Amino acid sequence: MTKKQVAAMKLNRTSAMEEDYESDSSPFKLEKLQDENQVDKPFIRKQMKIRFPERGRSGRSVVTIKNLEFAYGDKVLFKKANLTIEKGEKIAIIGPNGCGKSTLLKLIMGLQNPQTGEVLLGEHNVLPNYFEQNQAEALDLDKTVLETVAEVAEDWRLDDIKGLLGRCNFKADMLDRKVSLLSGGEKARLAFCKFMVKPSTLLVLDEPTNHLDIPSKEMLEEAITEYQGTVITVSHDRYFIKQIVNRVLEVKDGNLQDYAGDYNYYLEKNLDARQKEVEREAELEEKSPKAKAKSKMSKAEREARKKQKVQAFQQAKQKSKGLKNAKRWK
Ligand SMILES: Nc1ncnc2c1ncn2[C@@H]1O[C@H](COP(=O)(O)OP(=O)(O)OP(=O)(O)O)[C@@H](O)[C@H]1O
Repeated sequence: MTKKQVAAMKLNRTSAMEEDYESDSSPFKLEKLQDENQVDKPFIRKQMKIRFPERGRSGRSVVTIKNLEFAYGDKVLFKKANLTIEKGEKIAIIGPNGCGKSTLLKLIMGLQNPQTGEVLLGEHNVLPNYFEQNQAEALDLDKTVLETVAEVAEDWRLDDIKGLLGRCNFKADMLDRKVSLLSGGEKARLAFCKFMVKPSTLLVLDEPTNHLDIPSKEMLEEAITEYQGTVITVSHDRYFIKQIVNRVLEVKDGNLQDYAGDYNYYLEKNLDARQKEVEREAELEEKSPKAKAKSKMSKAEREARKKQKVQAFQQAKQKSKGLKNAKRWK
């Protein structure tokens, strides 16, 4: 059974939010009793598909950055950076902590201004929907859960809004609860629902999967995959990035390095990133409880195995460099 199927099963068991139901087609005697109303029919909830509402199509040019320079005091983040983003691209912006990823999104949203150069949105129907990192803090504490989402949702039926909230684990008895009474995690999920209902042609996402549970993350991945508009996301969640993007931009030394492919393409082209990924995977494998329980290896043996993996990768890297050089000399 796939992860999605497991998640769907859990949802079927836990949420009673949606009104579209269909009966289980259990055969023979049970069915007969059900037909005679002697036994309650079990219900299977139909999975409601959540889509980002789109407001037409944007023009081909979505974002243009020319010779961007930006610094906070002495901290220089961008040095003559250039970039063009076109309709339908799904882009991940990656780079080490503090390199300026969130600032780049703010520049695109016009919340910061370049010191020199330009950051422009396309002229034709570019309607951004921005998910900030501190979105949850901006919620109105006096509104209820349902009001918070309903007031931004244009063209949504009330039942669909309830369905969306249900998929994000807001049960029926929470819909009239004031935002001030929600936990941090609940506020984050509510901010996410509010974001999901706003019409747009460009999604600008800053760490959207932080604080989301697995079903909500899967819903987001699915909605982004179906979205016909343009998507720009900053995320440390590699699994999420792997699922959704077709272009990777790495912020490096004040510039934007462009990888015209998905995250695996980026790893293929960037050997340093690939090596870090191998190290991370080896570390995760070592930490996983399953691996610990099953493993009869000593700590020293595990360390040696991790080293072996990294060395094998480095050898492969050397070999590939050697091959490349040999090709160049030919
Ligand atoms: N308003 C501000 N005033 C001064 N410095 C700031 C301001 N906002 C951000 N910075 C600094 O600018 C740098 C870039 O910040 P930014 O949030 O864009 O980085 P990031 O790449 O998104 O980081 P992270 O991955 O940690 O979220 C950081 O060193 C940050 O401390």
